[in-house]
Amino acid sequence: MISIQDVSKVYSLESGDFFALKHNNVHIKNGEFVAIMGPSGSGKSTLLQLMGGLDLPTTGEMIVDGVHLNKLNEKERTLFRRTKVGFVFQNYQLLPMMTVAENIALALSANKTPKDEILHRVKQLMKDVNLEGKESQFPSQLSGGQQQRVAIARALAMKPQLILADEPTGNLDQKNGTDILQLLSKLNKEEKITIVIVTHDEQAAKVADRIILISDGEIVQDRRKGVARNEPLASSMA
Ligand SMILES: Nc1ncnc2c1ncn2[C@@H]1O[C@H](COP(=O)(O)OP(=O)(O)OP(=O)(O)O)[C@@H](O)[C@H]1O
Repeated sequence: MISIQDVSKVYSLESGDFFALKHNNVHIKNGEFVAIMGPSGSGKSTLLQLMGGLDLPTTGEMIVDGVHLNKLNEKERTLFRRTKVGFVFQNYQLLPMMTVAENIALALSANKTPKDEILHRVKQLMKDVNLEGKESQFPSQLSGGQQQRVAIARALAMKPQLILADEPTGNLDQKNGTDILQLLSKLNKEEKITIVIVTHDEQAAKVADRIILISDGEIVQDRRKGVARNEPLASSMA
């Protein structure tokens, strides 16, 4: 699903080059649920953004679902993001002037999906995230947990095989955070959607079946559940 080969991300600053990511290699298989963890500023979000084609590496190769992201032009990358990846963010990033249904339908409308198909899909998604009846409400009328459910429904709209979530529980209390993680876990188990989340949430570490620990731009640990710490790195077994 995701192949990251010798990927670095360098920012040119007045003080010189800054390596946000340093020569990383990761392989994530279809159907995995991966949590990327590590200290603040270690490069977690940068890595996730590269996986989703929101940004490009300075050097190295990013291959997602067979697509070489470095080889796409801007327009192709936009289409890739819209059709292949569902994004979920800490602050939900819903459009405040649009209803819940309109937010969920955004990518479908952009992709010129017929109206009756959109209605049908939105209805199903509302059911999937347990928000039936809230179609006509605006994001500000929903709780944080409900807004994150809308964001997940929106991420699922195009039936992506990959969901990338950056601190999806970061703004939620423990109960709502656990509910969101359970929803992601259900999507992973039942729909076989590959899920990668960046998180500081210890609860997330429990639902993920693989934890990648990043420090100072480098992957320092890559551990699958049930694999003892002294066994080879999961990335080198992939
Ligand atoms: N556009 C940019 N220009 C310069 N430096 C940047 C830029 N974007 C990120 N960085 C730097 O790259 C490093 C990694 O940032 P990143 O957001 O990936 O960290 P993170 O691990 O997700 O942190 P947090 O847990 O605090 O969100 C940080 O030191 C950050 O300051």
